[in-house]
Amino acid sequence: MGGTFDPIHHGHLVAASEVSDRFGLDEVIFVPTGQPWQKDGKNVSPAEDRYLMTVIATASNPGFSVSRVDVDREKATYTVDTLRDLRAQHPDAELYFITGADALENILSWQNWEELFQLAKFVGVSRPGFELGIEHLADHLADLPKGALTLVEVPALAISSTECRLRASENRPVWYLVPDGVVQYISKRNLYRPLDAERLDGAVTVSQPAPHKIHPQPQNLENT
Ligand SMILES: Nc1ncnc2c1ncn2[C@@H]1O[C@H](COP(=O)(O)OP(=O)(O)OP(=O)(O)O)[C@@H](O)[C@H]1O
Ligand SMILES: O=C(O)c1ccc[n+]([C@@H]2O[C@H](COP(=O)([O-])O)[C@@H](O)[C@H]2O)c1
Repeated sequence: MGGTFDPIHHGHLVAASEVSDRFGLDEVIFVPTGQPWQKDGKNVSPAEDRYLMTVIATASNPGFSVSRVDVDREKATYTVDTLRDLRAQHPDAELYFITGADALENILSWQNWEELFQLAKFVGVSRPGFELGIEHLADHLADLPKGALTLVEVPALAISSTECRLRASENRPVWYLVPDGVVQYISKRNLYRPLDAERLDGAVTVSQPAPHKIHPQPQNLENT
């Protein structure tokens, strides 16, 4: 499962766990992006931070692991490279690439998108707020290998990394949206502080915290 994971949240983890169960996967490999080219110009956290948060979030599940292939590649992250590298590392594996409904919607804009379906089977997972559909692929479906894409309904968690960053930037809780260790990592590394609010890219309005209520000072006690 590839993602920017800035930060990784329970929506990612639940989707991966559900697909693993449905397909009887031996392992889900989370692959944090190195340089997500379609997020160019957005203020994405350092790859090393996103990688470490992904390690922390997945550490308790023996069926989950994290790959550095995209983090270590010194150029823009293209899934075609991710899959070629994973294929080289796992020559006999049957590879599936898990992607959410929103990412699937854009897949025709991905580098060498046709080759992707030769390298792995794709699993499109449902995500609240997005249509899980194949209409945009309709013209191409006949050319895709058999079983190239499976659509899977997963438990609906309306969580996004954008919302987690916004909350952290406003000092609001991200507990239970992301794993506890990730909450602690965000705080320790001071990620998503208000100065970084431009990473929200204007998609959301940052509401100001309510002003502190100042209790009236006791009036001139000497005269009372
Ligand atoms: N709540 C969710 N349910 C199902 N799939 C999800 C969910 N959140 C993200 N995904 C999928 O996980 C993959 C990685 O997502 P990504 O790391 O970009 O998180 P995001 O929440 O979409 O981030 P952002 O809000 O910054 O765009 C994508 O394929 C995305 O569609
Ligand atoms: O290959 C591409 O051109 C491409 C373009 C956009 C996104 N992707 C991949 O899609 C996955 C989800 O990306 P994102 O930006 O939604 O976190 C991640 O693994 C990206 O590398 C891949």
